[in-house]
Amino acid sequence: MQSHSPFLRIGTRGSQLALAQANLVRRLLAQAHGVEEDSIAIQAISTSGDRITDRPLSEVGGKGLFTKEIEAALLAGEIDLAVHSSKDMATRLPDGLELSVFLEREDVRDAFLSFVARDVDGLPRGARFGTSSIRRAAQILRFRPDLEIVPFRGNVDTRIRKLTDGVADGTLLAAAGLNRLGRSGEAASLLDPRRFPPAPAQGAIGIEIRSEDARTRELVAVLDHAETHDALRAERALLDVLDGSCRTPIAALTSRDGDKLTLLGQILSPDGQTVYELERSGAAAEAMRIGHDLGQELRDLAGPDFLAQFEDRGR
Ligand SMILES: NCc1[nH]cc(CCC(=O)O)c1CC(=O)O
Repeated sequence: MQSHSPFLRIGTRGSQLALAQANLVRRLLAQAHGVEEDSIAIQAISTSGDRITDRPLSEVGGKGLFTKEIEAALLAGEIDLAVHSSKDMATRLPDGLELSVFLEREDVRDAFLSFVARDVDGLPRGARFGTSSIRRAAQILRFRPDLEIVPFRGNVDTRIRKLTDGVADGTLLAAAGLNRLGRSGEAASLLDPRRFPPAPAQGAIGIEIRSEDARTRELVAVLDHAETHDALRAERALLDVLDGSCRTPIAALTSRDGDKLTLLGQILSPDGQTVYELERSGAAAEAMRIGHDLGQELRDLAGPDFLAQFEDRGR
């Protein structure tokens, strides 16, 4: 119970990783503004994505699944800011909301977890690979078409138990999530991000606020990391052009050299046997344009028939 009204109210999902991220944001905000950590409230909000655990999320609906209930609380004024994994965010937000801050990015790479091999190439022929991510499945099948993909969800402990139980011989998790949970030691190895580019926005915590809330906007602005924000502008613009449904296996990797930003974009067929990949560079100030243009070029390269296979036929 809070005896007086809190300095700020953070909304988040209730998963271990989401709570770790919200706690990180709380600690940084308390430090930046010289307030006690417990003057910043954290409200865990259950989302549809958390409740549906038996099916791949790409089958159930878009990325909004992890954010809908949190965004409703934000719009209703029950919380002041929402802390998200940017990777789970749709590219178009509800009216009145915006992603105004991106914290400095964690490791963007995927980590390989297995008790039978040190890396993907070391898995035995025909081994079972656990992932419910269409991007990860396509990227793995590209190099290892012999592997059998099995659905795999749950938190770090659930996944490790499934590996121990032999449900799968290997799986992938974002290194960022493992690191934030203090579990980086669980990884057998980290994937080369040029061979296996990560999901757009992977590894970056985003803060969402009400557009009209000037007080919160100013309070959270200190946490924004300019270089991460540029990369996220580019990657989210790419994603916006290529995929409204989140059924497309799509990957992106941003690199930076001074003021120059380079964006690698990749789209794959679900079996990984067709891969379109392009890279474009430009001034970091043009990040959004670079992402948008690269998305258009990838669209043109792949052609309408290729992209049509991912369209949401229910719409
Ligand atoms: N799809 C769930 C999700 N959303 C964000 C992360 C990891 C943390 C991050 O990318 O910031 C994860 C888990 C995973 O992919 O291993």
